[in-house]
Amino acid sequence: MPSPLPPIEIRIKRLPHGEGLPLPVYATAQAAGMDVVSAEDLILPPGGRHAVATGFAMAIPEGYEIQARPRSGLALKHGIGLPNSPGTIDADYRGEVKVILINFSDQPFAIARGDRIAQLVVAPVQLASFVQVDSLDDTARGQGGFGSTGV
Ligand SMILES: O=c1ccn([C@H]2C[C@H](O)[C@@H](COP(=O)(O)OP(=O)(O)OP(=O)(O)O)O2)c(=O)[nH]1
Ligand SMILES: [Mg+2]
Repeated sequence: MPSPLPPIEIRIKRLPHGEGLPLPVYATAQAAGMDVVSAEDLILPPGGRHAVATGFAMAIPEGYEIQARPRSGLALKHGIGLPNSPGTIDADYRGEVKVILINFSDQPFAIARGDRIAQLVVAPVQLASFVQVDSLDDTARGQGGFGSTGV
């Protein structure tokens, strides 16, 4: 069955320090995320975080965003995550895309230029506006939350 959502084209610009690096790419036919590589060498100390350069900028079409998400292999094997996961890349952002990494482990973690550090997921954006009211409709949940249904 063909995908109900045809791929969209996203304009991407290589920055000088990103020359020679691969563009983000889907690793398998139906991967949700495009793997993105680091444009720099660095060592993340235990507990450290860094906005890692990717060496590219983009013009995401209006009505879409890109989410930067962790790679599960790095998280599981090395405790590497994104403290702002999912990072939000807005459609009107024209600066360099950066991936904020954090080292949750107790060991330093070395990243080399060209290493895959995260994955980018393209998503549609539903815009909305708030309408202020004096009362809200009743629901079965009401004000219950934060574990109100049990653990
Ligand atoms: O992981 C990320 C998160 C953000 N950005 C860039 C693209 C995004 O459009 C912009 C702003 O991100 P966000 O809105 O999350 O950050 P902010 O702290 O609200 O900054 P701003 O005031 O610039 O919106 O920074 C990245 O490159 N990587
Ligand atoms: Mg913002």
